[in-house]
Amino acid sequence: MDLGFQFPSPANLLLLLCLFIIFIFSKLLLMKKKSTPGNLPPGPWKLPLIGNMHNLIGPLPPHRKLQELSATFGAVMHLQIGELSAVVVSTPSAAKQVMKTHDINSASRPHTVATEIFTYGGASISFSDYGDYWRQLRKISTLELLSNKRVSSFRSIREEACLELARGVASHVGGPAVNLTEKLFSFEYGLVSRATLGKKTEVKERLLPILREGTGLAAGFDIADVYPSVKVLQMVSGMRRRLVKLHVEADSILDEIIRDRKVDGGGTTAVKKEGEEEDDLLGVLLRMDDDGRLEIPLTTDNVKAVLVDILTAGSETSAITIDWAMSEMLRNPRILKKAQDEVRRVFDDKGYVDESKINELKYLKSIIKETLRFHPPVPILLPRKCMRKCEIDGYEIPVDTKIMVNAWAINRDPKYWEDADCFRPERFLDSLVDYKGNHFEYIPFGAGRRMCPGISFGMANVELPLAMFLYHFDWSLPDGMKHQELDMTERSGVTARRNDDLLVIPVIKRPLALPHVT
Ligand code: HEM
Repeated sequence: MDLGFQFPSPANLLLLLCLFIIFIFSKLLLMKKKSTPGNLPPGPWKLPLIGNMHNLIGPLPPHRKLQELSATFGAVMHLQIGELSAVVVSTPSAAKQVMKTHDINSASRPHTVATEIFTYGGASISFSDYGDYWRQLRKISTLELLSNKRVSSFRSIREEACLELARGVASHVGGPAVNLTEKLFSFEYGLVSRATLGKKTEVKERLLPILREGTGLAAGFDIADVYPSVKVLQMVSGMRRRLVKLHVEADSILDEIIRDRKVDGGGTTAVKKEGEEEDDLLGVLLRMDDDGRLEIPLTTDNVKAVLVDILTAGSETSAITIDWAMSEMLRNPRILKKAQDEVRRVFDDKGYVDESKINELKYLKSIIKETLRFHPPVPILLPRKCMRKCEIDGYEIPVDTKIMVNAWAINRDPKYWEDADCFRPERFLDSLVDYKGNHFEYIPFGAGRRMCPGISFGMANVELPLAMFLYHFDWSLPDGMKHQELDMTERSGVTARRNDDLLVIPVIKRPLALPHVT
């Protein structure tokens, strides 16, 4: 997933502040005092120069820290982060005002040094400004790249990749614990890159470590982002230099992939023509452009920005969801057993799991929904930018304010959720609440115009591997660890993955020699 917002570590903060305080101080002295709006949302007291940066330091990940601050200062809270004005909303009704009432007004994203570099100057779906270009990309994603029909067309790719994953896990049976987290991240990247870029593997494999390092770095803190008017900070930013280096490497691999698709000169491509079965998302994109069907023609950089977007947004989020679902089941043996009983009841007549009867797995679907409530992979969604002054809960939101929606806090609001801090999949069994952006108390995929366009693809990539894990294996924790001892701490970042990798001991309960595979 592309970056949105991240807090500084104390050491980083102190070092960077010492280095640049003179620049900033002189800059601020020269600046005319701006008039501050009269009715800003409440927030913690702001220090000169750094504003509220000191309030954000600490061991808690951002969504928890913001929830803690909101409990004191209000569900619509203003923070000053260096030069940046930010508002955090933490109730369903405030989220609805951002993502429904003022949806168009807040349908752009704030830019950072990293988004500029990694998204080819804001040309990705996630980070392009609201306007004709973004609308076109969004239409292509909804109707072509990520439509239900397209997602179904990847069924055999998914089944094959899941079987390989299960075989990988089975190869550890009787040996040391399996690092399931690591396996899940490689599996999801492999699956999404196969669907996006096609079969050739060695080139894609060179991309993975670069994208991983790039998104990891980009999720970090760069002082140039919080003092955008101090241009010299951009010049001296070490993060910028590292990101540019990674971007150049990724760019040349993507160029190679796209070049391989095109026949020399002439403009004809090796992309399949209308009517032929589509193989991958790159093919779809190139063909649409080739056919002259697009109002705004896509440059090669535009295509590369979309590819990076899908590869990053599409893989980590699904891996995190499976990782947390497995962790919660391992912590709750009753839930694990109930889920296994269901999958085995539905698939025992076949002797293997495929997508034919996946919709019969009602309890598993509830587990996934509860996982997305309890551990939303993108806990503060992606930030939005206020384009024109507006009001939320009666407070003034000035133009250019960064708006963050704390979906994690909302998903656990006890006013809307009974036993909000308990993992209880049963709550979704007969519930009409869904994640499609209409119920603002449950927004793991966001809502409004900028909500996630990859829900169907993401869910398909989560359901099948989980069903296979439950069908074929029994699971326990290594070194005699008791289920209640499993550490559930989250890592800080734009995405909230497990802090420690999940290590597990699998035991085969249904053989993996599947009849539909030769
Ligand atoms: C469990 C899986 C996933 C989760 C939890 C998730 C979550 C999210 C969230 C919270 C957002 C921000 C929404 C907002 O700002 O309101 C988002 C945006 C986005 N997601 Fe996902 N996502 C998932 C899977 C995917 C997949 C599989 C893809 C594509 C292959 C994808 C592509 C995108 C894109 C392109 C955006 C940016 C949309 C825009 O700005 O217009 N996501 N996702």
